[in-house]
Amino acid sequence: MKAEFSVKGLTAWYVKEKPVLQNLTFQLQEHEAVGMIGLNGAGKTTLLNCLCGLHDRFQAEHIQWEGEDISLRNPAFMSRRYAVFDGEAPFGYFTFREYLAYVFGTYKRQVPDIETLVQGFSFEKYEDVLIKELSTGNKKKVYLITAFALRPELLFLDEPVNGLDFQSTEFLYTQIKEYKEHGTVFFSSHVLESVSLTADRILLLKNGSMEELKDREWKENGDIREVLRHV
Ligand SMILES: Nc1ncnc2c1ncn2[C@@H]1O[C@H](COP(=O)(O)OP(=O)(O)OP(=O)(O)O)[C@@H](O)[C@H]1O
Repeated sequence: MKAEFSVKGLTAWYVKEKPVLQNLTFQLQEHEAVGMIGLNGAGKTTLLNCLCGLHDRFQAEHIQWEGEDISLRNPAFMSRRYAVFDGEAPFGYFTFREYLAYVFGTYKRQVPDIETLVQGFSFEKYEDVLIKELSTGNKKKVYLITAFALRPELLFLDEPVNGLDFQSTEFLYTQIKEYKEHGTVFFSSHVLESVSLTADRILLLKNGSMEELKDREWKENGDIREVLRHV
């Protein structure tokens, strides 16, 4: 099977002499949920920024999508992916409804029925409030609901659990688990439970490189903490 999305030999830096990511290689298959974990400063956000065309200080042997080399800022690729970043609340002078309409317009898609998502994230009261006036968790929900409504083939989520209450966190887990029906979701998290409960595979970003936790180790062991003690 061809990898949906393949990154080979990616090196990224802020200061060229001190790369944050070094010769990093990983692949995402079609229709899977992949969690990425790593210590503070490991480079998770930097990697997601590279993949979203927001950080251009990197080089790679290849970045491929469906077996073809791609440019990460190519509109054709960008229209098939969407990303939610942590701690950012762009379009603050839009309400959620306005933002949703704007995003769907940009992606040239009709806004679908989002009632289940709005209810699941307990967001009914906030759809017409300016984003900049929402609480931290509700700001996060604006972009998560948009992401799960949009259902891009490739969805990047940076720390999606951060800021969510316990009910919305549970709902988020169901959305990540079910996402593979629509496409591939690649997300970073510090909450081990969020990856062990939802991901098909877990990637560990460490010393600038990516390694995969062996399936049977964390699934059969059942305790990801125990597995991480040995890596
Ligand atoms: N704008 C920047 N300028 C210079 N260095 C940066 C910048 N942003 C991040 N870094 C550095 O790059 C490294 C990786 O940071 P990054 O935010 O990607 O890590 P992370 O794994 O997402 O961390 P965390 O888990 O704390 O969110 C860190 O050493 C950080 O200090």
